[in-house]
Amino acid sequence: MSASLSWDDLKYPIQSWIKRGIDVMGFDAMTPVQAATVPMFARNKDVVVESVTGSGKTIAFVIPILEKIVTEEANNPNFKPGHFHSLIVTPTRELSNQIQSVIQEFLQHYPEEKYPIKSQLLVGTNQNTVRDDLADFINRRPQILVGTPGRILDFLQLPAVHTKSCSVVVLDEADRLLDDSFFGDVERILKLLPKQRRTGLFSATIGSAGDQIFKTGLRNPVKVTVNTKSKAPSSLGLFYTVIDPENKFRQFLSIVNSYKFRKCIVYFPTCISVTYFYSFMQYLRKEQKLLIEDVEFFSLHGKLQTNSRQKTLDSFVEVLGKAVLLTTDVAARGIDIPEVDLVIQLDPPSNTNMFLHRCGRAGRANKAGRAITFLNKGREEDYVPFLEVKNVELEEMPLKLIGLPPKEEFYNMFKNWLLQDRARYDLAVRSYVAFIRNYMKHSASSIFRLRSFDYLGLAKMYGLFRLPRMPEISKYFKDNNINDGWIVDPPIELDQYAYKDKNRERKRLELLKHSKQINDRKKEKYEAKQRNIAWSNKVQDHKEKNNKRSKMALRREAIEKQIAEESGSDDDVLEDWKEAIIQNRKRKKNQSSTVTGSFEDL
Ligand SMILES: Nc1ncnc2c1ncn2[C@@H]1O[C@H](COP(=O)(O)OP(=O)(O)OP(=O)(O)O)[C@@H](O)[C@H]1O
Repeated sequence: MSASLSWDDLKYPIQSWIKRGIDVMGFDAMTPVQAATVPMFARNKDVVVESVTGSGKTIAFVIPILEKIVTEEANNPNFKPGHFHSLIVTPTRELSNQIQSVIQEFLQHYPEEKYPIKSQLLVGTNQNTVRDDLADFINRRPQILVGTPGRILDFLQLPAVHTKSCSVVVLDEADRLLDDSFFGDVERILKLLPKQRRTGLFSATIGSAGDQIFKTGLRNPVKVTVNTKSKAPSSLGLFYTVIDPENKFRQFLSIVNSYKFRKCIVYFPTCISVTYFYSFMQYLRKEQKLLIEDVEFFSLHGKLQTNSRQKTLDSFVEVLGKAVLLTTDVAARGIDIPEVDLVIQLDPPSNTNMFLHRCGRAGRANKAGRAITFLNKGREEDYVPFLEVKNVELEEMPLKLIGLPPKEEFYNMFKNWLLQDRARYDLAVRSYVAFIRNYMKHSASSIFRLRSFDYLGLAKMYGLFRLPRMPEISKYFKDNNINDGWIVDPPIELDQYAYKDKNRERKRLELLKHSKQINDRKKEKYEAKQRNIAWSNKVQDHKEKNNKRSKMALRREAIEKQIAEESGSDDDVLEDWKEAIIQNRKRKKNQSSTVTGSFEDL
């Protein structure tokens, strides 16, 4: 029998103003993770909390923090200047902002006659420095700090900031904060805090942090795991569709034009591809009138400035009609936009955790949502059983390409748009190259491998006229005995292909002229040299060349052998999965439920 989820039955008496906040937010009942976590974290337990995306983990740590500030009397005028009580660390500025807003919502109900509780945001922006943050801190005397690792570390190292009174630290999206890219800063932050403190680690995928968890200074922690049948919330439908890369972008546009949704987030692999496709979509929308008019489009990625990122996110949240956000993994974790009911992944992300976080932007708090992942025909289809082993089940969704002009007509539009400005083509090439580089980083490397990749199909998706000269593609051609597959479309005269920007074009023409002169001079020199070389030298050269060639052939043979051996190990991994899939099916059949609480109960 599942425990009561009524707030009145919470095994910790929360203060009336906090309860008022909960009522105003319209949260009639607790979610299982709140029921399990609040009493423990509000009392004196360290917690490691894992429950699916959108299950309400944020207020599971915000309520205990507010409770503790009152019970530990940090809400009085004697609370020492330069000190703070609680610290919340998150991996992105957007998430820090969001948590700050949740805290503010609660604080609106804090009794006016009492000494105020305040919180301060600490994220790096180009508009305020850490010194500005300090001035704010000294002035306002907040008890709670929320921010990202880099800025928090800079702030805590200031001599005027005292960490001695910090009695709670929360790492939200803890597995991300404990991975290599953040851990250095996070470890240094934790070292600056008193050992006698409460620590809470929260994430939908905390298990993947492994032993790193124990480097956070936890003391007798309690693990709270809210088991659901799947690793994803039950209100979220997980789908995939198998498609040629060439058709991906058109399929995405077709969904935008003809499927029912309220707000959609679509994930691209890199910042540059967001910029590229977003600007092409602007053209399709404004000049070609190809996209239906009542949808608004937004683009967000990590290379934009903080303020612009936050503004975009706010506008996406506020827009009343249909909206689509083109983004990267910067908006994959923690972002909570209740109206998002559709997530599209043009490609799977580089690891399974990110897959769950991306999908989890829809289907939150028991609201219905769908997440559709595009998989390339062929090897990538193995991603479905691969996920099944990890308790993530995807259903096939056959999609139709509707509401768009025929393929040829569409590509002519694409080509025309590109030909208007060479800068667009530069972006296309950079996006393509970035995609390939990113593809190599997949953790499931035996599924996502370049050896069987459809380079040409991808080039068509990006509108390229010819493939960039990358070593990966050269190797692919060599392995597959392709002599000259570099041209995608009937060739264009690249020398004539101009930039719209006059200065840039002038520079390009100067460079072109210069390199032509150099080439002519080199050619002349070479021809003169050839004429002067003695016949005997030529024979000697020939012998040396032959020697070199046979050495190269030996080297190549060794490398090929090595690659063949490596490919053998990929197949081993594949075998393992097959075995794992069979085991998993057997296990499921025999499974007796060990569910301690279920979000479905909500
Ligand atoms: N008790 C509740 N009843 C109904 N809705 C709730 C409740 N608690 C939180 N919510 C809502 O659920 C949504 C998801 O909450 P939250 O962002 O905390 O999820 P999360 O578990 O942190 O997700 P993620 O792992 O993606 O970060 C929010 O819109 C929040 O307002």
